[in-house]
Amino acid sequence: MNMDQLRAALPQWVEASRKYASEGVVASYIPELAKAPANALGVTVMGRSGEMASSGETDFAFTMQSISKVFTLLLALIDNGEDGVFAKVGMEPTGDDFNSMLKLELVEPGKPFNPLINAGAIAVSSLIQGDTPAAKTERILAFFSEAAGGASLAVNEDVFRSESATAHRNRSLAYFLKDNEVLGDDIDVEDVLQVYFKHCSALVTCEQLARMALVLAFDGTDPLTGRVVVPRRYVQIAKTFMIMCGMYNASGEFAIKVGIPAKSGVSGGILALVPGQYGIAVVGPALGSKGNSTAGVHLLETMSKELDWRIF
Ligand SMILES: NC(=O)CC[C@H](N)C(=O)O
Repeated sequence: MNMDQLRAALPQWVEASRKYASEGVVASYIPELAKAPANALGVTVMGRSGEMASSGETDFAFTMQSISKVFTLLLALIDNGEDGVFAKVGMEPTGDDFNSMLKLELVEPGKPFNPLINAGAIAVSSLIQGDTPAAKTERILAFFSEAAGGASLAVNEDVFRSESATAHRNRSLAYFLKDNEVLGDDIDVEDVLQVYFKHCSALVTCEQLARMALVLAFDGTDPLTGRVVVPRRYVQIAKTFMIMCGMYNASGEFAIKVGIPAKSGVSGGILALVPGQYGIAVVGPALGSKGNSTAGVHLLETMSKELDWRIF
């Protein structure tokens, strides 16, 4: 199916998936996120020359939330190499909720299981180079913007403040990491949390997110510019984590039904990619019990089936 055919097919798939929004609820544990439109569903698919097919509500900006963790992982790998990153986070899925503390206490030496759960992503935030939280945040945003093809991405300060004011669970995780010495003596817990909340609050549109996904689909090289944004090996690592735990503990089901690397966020966004072909962004703010967009997952499942995207 070429882009014109995809453009023609998308609206009916979006409308068929939209009804699954009623099976989910918009996240409200970060109060500002509760303002999102519950029945919205939008998708953008971008090909190697930047050609696009979009359908549904793709014109509103939403915060990246956990999708940002893929890109902070990539930046931490660039800054510290594999050994530096894997000294602080593991390589295994947890089977627990994204904000769970359980395994931090149960398993020696108290290292987060992977960089895509909250505890792991907080540890990764501590690895980003920069003298101050503001400098680290600026570097992260510059990197996100580069991956988005030069669009200048900004933080939604209302969402940042809302999360920071209510992040009792994430604070607990971070102090636990401090006690476990995953965050070392030189690291201030509140500074790390500030960086983490800011990158979770980075605003994107579907088009920008699809462009970021496209860079991953082409192994770290932006196919529109030929520019190497991330070394191929690091994209390989990120894609492996996306398959294993990008959709939290619905990742196995997603791998079986949809079969492509993806990462979701509690704003209802999902970044997905078809290797060597497409970068994809979906947004549908109503979430299922495991924290993924109900309509968004249904739409990706339909598209993967119809277009034979499964990589396995
Ligand atoms: N699943 C998510 O998107 C979680 C990200 C959110 N900022 C949090 O820490 O709770």
